[in-house]
Amino acid sequence: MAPVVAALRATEWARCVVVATAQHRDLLDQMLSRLEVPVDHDLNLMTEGQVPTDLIARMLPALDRVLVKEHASIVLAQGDTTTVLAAALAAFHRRVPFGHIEAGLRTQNLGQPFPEEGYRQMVARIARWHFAPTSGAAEHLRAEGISDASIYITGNTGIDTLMHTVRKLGPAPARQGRAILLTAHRRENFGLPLRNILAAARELADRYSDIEILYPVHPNPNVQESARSVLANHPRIKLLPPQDYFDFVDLMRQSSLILTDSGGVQEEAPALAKPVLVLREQTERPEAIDAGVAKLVGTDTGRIVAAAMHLLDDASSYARMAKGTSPYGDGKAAARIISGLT
Ligand SMILES: CC(=O)N[C@@H]1[C@@H](OP(=O)(O)OP(=O)(O)OC[C@H]2O[C@@H](n3ccc(=O)[nH]c3=O)[C@H](O)[C@@H]2O)O[C@H](CO)[C@@H](O)[C@@H]1O
Repeated sequence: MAPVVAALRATEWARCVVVATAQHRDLLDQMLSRLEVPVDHDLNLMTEGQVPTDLIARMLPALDRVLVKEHASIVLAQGDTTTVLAAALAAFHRRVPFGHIEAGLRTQNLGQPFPEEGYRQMVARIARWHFAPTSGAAEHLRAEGISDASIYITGNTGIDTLMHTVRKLGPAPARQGRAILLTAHRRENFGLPLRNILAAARELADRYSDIEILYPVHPNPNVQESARSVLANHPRIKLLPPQDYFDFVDLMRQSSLILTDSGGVQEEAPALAKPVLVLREQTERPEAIDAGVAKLVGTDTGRIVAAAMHLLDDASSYARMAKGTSPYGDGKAAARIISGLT
């Protein structure tokens, strides 16, 4: 959302009010400070071991109070989190038009990813503006009966932020040997799928003496426990804390290969010319797969290892994936969103 906030603050007609629910307090704060996003209302709603039902029950009245206090005429939110669903519903209850950023992502499977697929389908029913990152996402919305007049193909704001960050960081850091960057935290992968993913990472580190595995471990206890039990005490596997966004972009830039079940990283890696193996059974980002810059490999240890080895051992296959194009945007998504609102 940072590029949208900056663009709104530069417009004459808008008084932009930033609300943070702080659903993930620790991940949010580093992003806000790095991306210089001032917050007007910090609801600070995260609690230890929170579950979505409890979280949304606390979000709705808190968001409603802000809508009333600020006399909101438009509400915008990005993505598919509990916060996005709560923002859309709170706005709907007050008949305030809602703009959904990153609209139209679909797997058509309510269990993959869970609960995000259900959230984004529900939000689509009550949004006034649908800012779709790609034509494929726009197509999903039309198929659900959303009027063309309310759909805007904008690219994704995450690519705006990435390009801005790369400009600020300057040249990528050099490194000795090859690095594989791993991120894995999706709820639907918890348990055996995640352990299979981590076993693949360990096998790659065992097979390649020049490879270092870099793994910023998500704070969720399910992820922490699996990471420690499968990957601890390996000389070339680095279990890292969640990284500040700028540091994470640097990790992506110095890595040869990226293994991830994250959504945003599926979009960022191709923009940085890094082949990405998607550690999911289904993805709402087929565009990168179709463009040949990402590969859907699931959570089976053998499949992950085979796909990674193919890229590590075959320079021409690697070069074919490392094209440096992202189908998710050109860095101008925020500008298109603002013009869609006027
Ligand atoms: C189902 C799904 O795919 N939904 C996605 C999900 O986002 P995600 O899966 O991409 O979530 P993460 O992977 O946690 O974050 C990714 C971002 O974090 C940065 N990063 C990562 C590790 C780190 O150590 N330091 C960092 O700075 C990284 O560069 C990237 O920009 O929710 C969003 C909001 O609703 C959705 O918009 C989005 O579709």
